[in-house]
Amino acid sequence: MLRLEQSLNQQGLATDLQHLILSLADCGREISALVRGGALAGVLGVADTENVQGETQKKLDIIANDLIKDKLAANALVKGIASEEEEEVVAANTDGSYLVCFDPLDGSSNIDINSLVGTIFSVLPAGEGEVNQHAFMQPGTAQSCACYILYGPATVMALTTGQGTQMYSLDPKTNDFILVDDAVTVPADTGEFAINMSNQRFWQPAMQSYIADLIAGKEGPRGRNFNMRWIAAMVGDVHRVLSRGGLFTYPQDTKNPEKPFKLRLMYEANPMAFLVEQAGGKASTGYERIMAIQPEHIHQRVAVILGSANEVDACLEYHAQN
Ligand SMILES: O=P(O)(O)OC[C@H]1O[C@](O)(COP(=O)(O)O)[C@@H](O)[C@@H]1O
Ligand SMILES: [Mg+2]
Ligand SMILES: [Mg+2]
Repeated sequence: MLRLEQSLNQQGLATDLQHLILSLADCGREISALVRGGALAGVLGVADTENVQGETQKKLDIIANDLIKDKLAANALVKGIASEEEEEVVAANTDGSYLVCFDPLDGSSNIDINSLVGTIFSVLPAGEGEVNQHAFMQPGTAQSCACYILYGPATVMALTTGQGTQMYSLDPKTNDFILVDDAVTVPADTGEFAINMSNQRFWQPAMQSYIADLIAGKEGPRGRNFNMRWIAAMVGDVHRVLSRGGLFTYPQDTKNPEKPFKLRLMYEANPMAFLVEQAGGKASTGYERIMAIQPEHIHQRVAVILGSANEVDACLEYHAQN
């Protein structure tokens, strides 16, 4: 039974990074307790506000955002933060060595139905100079660490610092994160895919053909049947991919021409890509490796195709032809 603290120490990580990860885990612990409280903790329901992206905020979006912001701002190691729920980046401590991007609550539409939600973190090195948007414009390959905390039947934390992906489970008796898998491995092959099928008519030709061939099953060109899952929370879908493989995608679509992509690069796509790649999977936009993208905006959105390596490759072949 290795506690998170012991496991980080064993990995030989820089002390600063160990301390920062423990702060992220603390945020997860506190949000987990609120989620468990549900209606009794007053965290369900809609707030009367919209975030910078014009999305209606849930109460827990705001509560989780404020909790993380306050906790990280109080940590001397954190120089600046960027959140889905904050229009601008926020400066924290001048001498801090890390920038933290986060989605305080992923899967907001699941809160009120008591389904999966989580928190996603991406940690970047802070350079010299001021904390402004420019300081955050580093590709996913620069991440010092990525993690998510999933508030499911069990609260679990997936973590990578570039030495594989580890999974921890929150012990409800001691409130410690305990290592449960020191080398998460995404199988290269899969028979499972995840996509919001209701957007089918808005997809590009490559995704139309790929999904049509999966659905054709045994009688189609793939010669075998595929099953479909959709949790409506990337954190839940990626957790399934890390647990038993699969392909998860949120592709480009023309549903809203002003918003061709759904998922955010800095605090959704990049951290999940890092976790999946470190577990042996792949993460691409269809045309390039997600972690190689040079960001241009803190709230930038991208197409995401990630998961089992051979299945991501199969999907990329359709993109190469279209
Ligand atoms: O409404 P849809 O198409 O099911 O979208 C689901 C997607 O939206 C997201 O919930 C966006 O995250 P937020 O809840 O943080 O806005 C993803 O996690 C998920 O994959
Ligand atoms: Mg999200
Ligand atoms: Mg969110």
